[in-house]
Amino acid sequence: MSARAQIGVTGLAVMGRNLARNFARHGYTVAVHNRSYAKTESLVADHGTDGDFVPSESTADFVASIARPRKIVIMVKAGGPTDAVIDELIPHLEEGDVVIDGGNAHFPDTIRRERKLADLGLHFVGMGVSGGEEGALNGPSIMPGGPKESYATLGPILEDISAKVDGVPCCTWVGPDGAGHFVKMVHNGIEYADMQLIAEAYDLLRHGLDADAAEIGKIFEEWNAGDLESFLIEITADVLQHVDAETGKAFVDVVLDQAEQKGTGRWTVQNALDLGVPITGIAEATFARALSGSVPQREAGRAALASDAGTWDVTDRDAFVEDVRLALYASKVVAYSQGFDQIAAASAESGWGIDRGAMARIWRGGCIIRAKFLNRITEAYERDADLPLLIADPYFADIVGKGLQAWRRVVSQAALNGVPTPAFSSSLAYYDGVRAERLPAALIQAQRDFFGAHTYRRVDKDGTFHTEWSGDRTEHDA
Ligand SMILES: NC(=O)C1=CN([C@@H]2O[C@H](COP(=O)(O)OP(=O)(O)OC[C@H]3O[C@@H](n4cnc5c(N)ncnc54)[C@H](OP(=O)(O)O)[C@@H]3O)[C@@H](O)[C@H]2O)C=CC1
Ligand SMILES: O=C(CO)[C@H](O)[C@H](O)COP(=O)(O)O
Repeated sequence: MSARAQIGVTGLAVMGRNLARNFARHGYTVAVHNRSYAKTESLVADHGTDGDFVPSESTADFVASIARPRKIVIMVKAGGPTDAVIDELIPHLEEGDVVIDGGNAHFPDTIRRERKLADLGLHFVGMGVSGGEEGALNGPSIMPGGPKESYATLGPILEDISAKVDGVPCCTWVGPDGAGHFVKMVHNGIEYADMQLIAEAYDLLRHGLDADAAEIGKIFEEWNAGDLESFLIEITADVLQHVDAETGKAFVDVVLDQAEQKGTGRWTVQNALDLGVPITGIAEATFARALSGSVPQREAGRAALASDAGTWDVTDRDAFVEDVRLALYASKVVAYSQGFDQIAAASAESGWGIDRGAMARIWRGGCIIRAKFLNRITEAYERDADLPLLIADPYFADIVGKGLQAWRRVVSQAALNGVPTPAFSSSLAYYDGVRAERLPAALIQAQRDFFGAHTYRRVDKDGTFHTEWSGDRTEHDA
């Protein structure tokens, strides 16, 4: 077997198969391998004309078919399967080879794997890939981490096959060890928030306008021509206008209303709790999926909980639609702002040095959250790379400020009419919280000191204090 392939891909389900085709279409000779050989055979049989594939049935032959230093992309189910594939590859690899995990790995696993492979003289790159099946084929957004020296040889190939916006590749080196998979995780968390906000906007329009799915689909189509232009708004317009062939009903009306998840949103929230970063939009979106799947609770709630909501009387339909659009935009900015805060906090804690403007730039194309307004986020971080709060950037502060009354109207009307809007409402609460002169957290500190002598600080002098609550109530330095 001659080692002629320039890159290898193992794991040829929807993502790996299309990534391999993308490499081949860009002129690379691609070694391909899958645990079960049928997928390898069908890739070559169905798409052999895409370019130069070198199929192998065994791991040994697969590795031997790749030129050194080898670059091998693993595209399998995240978790145990990734470890199984790495363990199978290791005996065949040689010093300096680069193993790239393009799955949705949890970043602590990536850190562990990189250390293990580094001890063996191998490079390990945890690489986030977004764009789904179509993106993998036509140009995904790629978020590689790992050793920077690996990017010198790997980067040009990845940039070549990535999506391009204004000629700029949607791929850059994110940072060392787990940084690439961390950023992909937060990308997915933002994806959850974005999807939940869109779903809430749809629900508001449905209730407020008493409109059907197709009519709302048209509204989304119009929104997609403005500031909200994005992949998710575009596909929402499409989905809402799709008719179920079997029943003739709107497709969305025949889909069971229980949203599932594979784990990246949950990991994002768990990590934010550890970091102490309030990502309320992402958290509410993750919990909204959980609530939708809480079947016994929902049955009990439907049976026992009263609804006092009246009929929603929207008098000016156009004004209402515009209010929902503005509220959606503002809530979306909050969700992204929170996600970028989380990236900053993790980057500082782990010393990753992640450039948030570059992350917004590589999310402009190829990925699920690609959107026109990511250009604005990139510009905001170009104005100030250390921006402490994205929503406080003058562009976003102005645009959200202009929609503030609309946002308040939408959230309050939703509450009065019994339409749940956890992501819209929590984002508005975050906005009001983060701009507040003074928060009731002072009372919480006093309560903590009362029941547990947990101490507090004062507004008028330095130091830490405790009050003798059960004694004479004198205050002393803690
Ligand atoms: N689908 C999507 O839109 C996206 C997916 N991802 C991530 O990309 C990766 C691949 O996703 P996708 O293409 O959807 O495929 P799946 O996540 O469905 O994984 C299927 C692949 O994993 C292989 N596999 C499973 N278990 C093992 C094992 N123990 N040993 C070896 N191989 C194993 C399968 O091999 P076999 O054929 O033999 O069963 C098959 O090639 C995942 O990590 C996913 O999270 C990232 C972005 C988007
Ligand atoms: O990574 C992706 C896109 O970027 C996947 O589409 C994502 O994994 C879907 O997640 P979930 O199944 O949890 O909704």
